[in-house]
Amino acid sequence: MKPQICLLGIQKFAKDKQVLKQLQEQLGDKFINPTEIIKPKMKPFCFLQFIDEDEKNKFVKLIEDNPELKLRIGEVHNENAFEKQLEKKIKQQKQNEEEVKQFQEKHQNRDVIERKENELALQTAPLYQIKYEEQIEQKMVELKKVIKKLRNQFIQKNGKEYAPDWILDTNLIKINDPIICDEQFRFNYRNKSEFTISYNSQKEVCVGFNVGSIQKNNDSVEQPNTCPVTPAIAMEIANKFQTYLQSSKFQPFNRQNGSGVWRMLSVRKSDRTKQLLISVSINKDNLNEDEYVLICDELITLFKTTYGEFSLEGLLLMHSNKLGQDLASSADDTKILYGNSYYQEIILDKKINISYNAFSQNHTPQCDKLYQVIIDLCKNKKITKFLDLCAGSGTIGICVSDQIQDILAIEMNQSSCKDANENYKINNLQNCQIICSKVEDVIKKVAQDLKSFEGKQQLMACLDPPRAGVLNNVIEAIRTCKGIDHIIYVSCSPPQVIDNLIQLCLPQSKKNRAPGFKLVNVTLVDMFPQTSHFEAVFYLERDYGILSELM
Ligand SMILES: C[S@@+](CC[C@H](N)C(=O)[O-])C[C@H]1O[C@@H](n2cnc3c(N)ncnc32)[C@H](O)[C@@H]1O
Repeated sequence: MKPQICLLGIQKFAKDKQVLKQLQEQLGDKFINPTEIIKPKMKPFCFLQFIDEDEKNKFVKLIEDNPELKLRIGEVHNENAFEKQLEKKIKQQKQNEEEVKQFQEKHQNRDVIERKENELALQTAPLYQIKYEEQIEQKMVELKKVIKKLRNQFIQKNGKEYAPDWILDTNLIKINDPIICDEQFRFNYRNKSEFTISYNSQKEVCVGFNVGSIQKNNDSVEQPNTCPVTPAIAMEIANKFQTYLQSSKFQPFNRQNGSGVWRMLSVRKSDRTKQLLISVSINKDNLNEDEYVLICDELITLFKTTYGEFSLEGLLLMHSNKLGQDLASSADDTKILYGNSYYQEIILDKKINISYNAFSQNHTPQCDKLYQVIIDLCKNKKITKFLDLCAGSGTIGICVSDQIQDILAIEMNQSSCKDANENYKINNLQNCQIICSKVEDVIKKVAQDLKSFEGKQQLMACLDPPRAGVLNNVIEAIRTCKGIDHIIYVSCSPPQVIDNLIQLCLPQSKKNRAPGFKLVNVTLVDMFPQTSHFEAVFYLERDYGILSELM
């Protein structure tokens, strides 16, 4: 055993390393390094172990030669005291090392999880790490780029000589202040959340968001704990469903080879009516009759439950055997497992029923503001008839119906048209009607009929098409319809509707009959906080000035 001493006069609170450092400082060059130092907790002494007797004696002498340090050599009464303390110290060290290792591993894992969470969050909300005010600035820059593109493409196609003033000098187009989102609605705002069912990177069944791409042979999904734009209630339902699916005997649907069953989960909710509508998509071709019945029963048991302040308005089971990515609204057949096939939303104090497969604006408080922009654009123009084109559940027409005497809507989705008719009824509106058709198939006839009101009607055409805009014949019908002197064009993808806008604005010619329109103002409505998307509301007026110049 190596020789040891007990050194008295040490600070009670000091730890091994601090004692060693202090001794080194006090004894300077002459200090003799011990092989081990043990400072028991809260004791005024420490144990020192030396390599041999010689070293130990040198150290003892050093202490005795420096009485001013008030250190004394004590006796080690209990022979095992040092060993016991050493054992304790080694155990403690091991425990510390283990804790550090565990902490590091946990931390490393957390880093990986956090990175994954972050990637997923960025996928669904690419701007969520950017200050909201900067997001709006970025979007305004994008909107101004659209205006610039509109100008350049107009001139490129038609030459400067035919370009109206407002094209040559786009400062004449008024860019209104952006309609921003109130602070409390900037996160977790989606009223419709769609989840894909597949396997995650751990090969577990997961109800999450696509991270791979089917084209690249990667069908995988991940579920984040939090997603910046998905509400907590939707995440809760997705989690609950995932737990159920992980012990289901049926597999997720494989979008490449068509095997498996489970496809999608869609959760729609209203914070205003507190209603929930849940739709599950499957491929029932891979189930026999009994299995299908079993799934229906199990889903009812799983989802027919309480959801805090929300209540389940409807539960639907949709079937599709199509390969490739799902479209939540498309199904080959749909079965109502519980309740209704729609839920109710409140927009600008109007009741709006929305079917499971009907379009709705994804941010209700911002939808109020979008529709208010449209209402304001109709004010002071003596509009007598409003054409609600691509009307969805009739919402825009309904919201302007208090101030315009006649609303005619056109919409191709049958469920949406059914909703619209119901919505006209539940809001006691007698001045609204909807034609269930593609706009391009009926617009010419509608435009012709409207001509009979020529002179008596001030028409406002409001277009709110999908991202890609409308076909040219729709534009032509609107252009050539006398009486339509005002257009509101709502777009969720403004760069994609530049062509439509140019077609509306080209000066009259043999090809472009009737005077063109002029872009008067444009308003950005931030319908998609934390993402780069936004709605643009373009307001156009018939430009009779251009007509007279050309005639
Ligand atoms: C962006 S949504 C707008 C819906 C509605 N205006 C709203 O604010 O809720 C576009 C709508 O256009 C409909 N649609 C798409 N193509 C159409 C077409 N060619 N003719 C008529 N409706 C169409 C879709 O079914 C959808 O309801």
